[in-house]
Amino acid sequence: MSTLFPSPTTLPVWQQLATLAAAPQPHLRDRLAEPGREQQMQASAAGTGIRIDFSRQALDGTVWDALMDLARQAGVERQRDAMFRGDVINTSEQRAVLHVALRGTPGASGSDAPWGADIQQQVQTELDRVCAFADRVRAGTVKGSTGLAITDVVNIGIGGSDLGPRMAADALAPLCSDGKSGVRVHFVSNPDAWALHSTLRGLDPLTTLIIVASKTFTTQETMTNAASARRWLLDAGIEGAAQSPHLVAITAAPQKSGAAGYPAEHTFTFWDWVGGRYSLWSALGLPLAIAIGSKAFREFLAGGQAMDAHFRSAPLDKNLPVILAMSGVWNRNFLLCPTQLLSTYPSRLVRFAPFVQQMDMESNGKRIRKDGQPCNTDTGPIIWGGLGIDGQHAYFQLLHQGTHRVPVEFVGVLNEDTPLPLAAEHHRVVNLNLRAQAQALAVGRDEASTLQALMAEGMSAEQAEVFVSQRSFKGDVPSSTIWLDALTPHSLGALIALYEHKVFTQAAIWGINAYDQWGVELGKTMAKQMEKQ
Ligand SMILES: O=P(O)(O)OC[C@H]1O[C@H](O)[C@H](O)[C@@H](O)[C@@H]1O
Repeated sequence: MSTLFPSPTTLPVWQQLATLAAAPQPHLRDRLAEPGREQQMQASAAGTGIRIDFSRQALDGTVWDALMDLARQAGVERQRDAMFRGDVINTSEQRAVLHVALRGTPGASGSDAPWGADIQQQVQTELDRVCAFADRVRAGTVKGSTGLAITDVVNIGIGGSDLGPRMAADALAPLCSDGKSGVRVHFVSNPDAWALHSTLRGLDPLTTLIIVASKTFTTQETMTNAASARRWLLDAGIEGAAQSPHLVAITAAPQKSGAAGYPAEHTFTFWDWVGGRYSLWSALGLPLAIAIGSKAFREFLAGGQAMDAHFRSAPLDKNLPVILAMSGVWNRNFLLCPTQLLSTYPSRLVRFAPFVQQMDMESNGKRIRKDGQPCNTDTGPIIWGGLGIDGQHAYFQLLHQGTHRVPVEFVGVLNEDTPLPLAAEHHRVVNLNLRAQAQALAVGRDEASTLQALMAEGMSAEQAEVFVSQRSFKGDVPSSTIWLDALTPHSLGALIALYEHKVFTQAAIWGINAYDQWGVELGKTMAKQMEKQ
């Protein structure tokens, strides 16, 4: 195994990169003054509506070529093909990793469905069930125990069984509904009683559908909330078999949900080869499909598929996931930046950073390699972030003048079509801010320019001398900007797949297994032991 996954630090190109990083680095201000840089350091993926501008990364052509060599020598392409083929790449759990199959083109075969016909068929069958059920709920033909149409859906789940569908519903439901009519979809993840209570207290049990989403159907937090929700039904006089119309299970362990009384016709399944944090594309996406309708849900899957096609075929240096991943490796391993900020400017992407946080940190927060040897280099960075404009008024001060160097990934949307009279002005302000922040973080403001600015404000030369260092900006903060043509089901699907493949590529470089999460086990085991005591 060690020859298949060589430690990256043993590759000569790693040493070359270390030497390049140790040499004096030009300021980003000077790099951006190079003619043609901004045009050259852009890449897009056909059919996804996504373009990345990485001209504000603190690297030059020599570093870039070495990073591409590193990707080649670490076997990124070989490992990618193994994933799409369905090889057992999650070695510690002996599982394939095939969330990509969940968004395969319907009816595809051969190289368009390298995971094989059996999996393609299973996926298709379950997807059709999910879509049909979602549309029935939306049409009001799914009824509660007394024959009243379902008006509210409560998804109970946590981690991968919550973050993805909740994030995507926030991003897309406003686009796919008028905000006044239609079924409302709610999410509860935290077992603190107030989380469930504050959702249920506004709802009518007779018209509420409870979805319990759990891959394992054993997660204590989810089971606590599920039991409490069922008690709420019971207290409203809905008991025994009468609860069935109000209950849905989404799980990879249908025997467990069946034993707990969830009806088979309301049970939607997925498979052990779908990791929880990669499961939004599976039946786990049912609450999203209810929120946006099956047509939009299928467009969302197609967006993910378009990014898969790009990841499988684009040359490494034009490959968007590889570009994000390798600039991240440069920042993490060679410029030694421990964190990565994800700053989304469209407000509908309010939950995108927490979603990516789980995807990235649970996947690449590892210190042991696939071959059982310790990683002798840093692995996944700390991912943090949220909405960009709100961040500007909160923590961006630290980015501009603090002692940390924090690389940023900005996400912006080029075209918004919001039915509000002054929408164009809103949109202009949002994107103006994104562009200004990326530029200000990169170029900063040196003392000479600051002195001039202070005197232009009316300060005397003596006063300006006193304040000049506090009012200067070091700059040289690297960033990339991911531009979406528009925020649609299709482009969101592509954006999520972009991040999935970024995480995959970095894991491939570091030689770690991105698809297990043994680190979360110890706390759970201790909670069980303490419960017994
Ligand atoms: O879907 P479930 O089996 O309930 O798991 C929910 C979550 O809990 C676990 O602790 C894992 O850390 C997550 O990866 C998972 O998504």
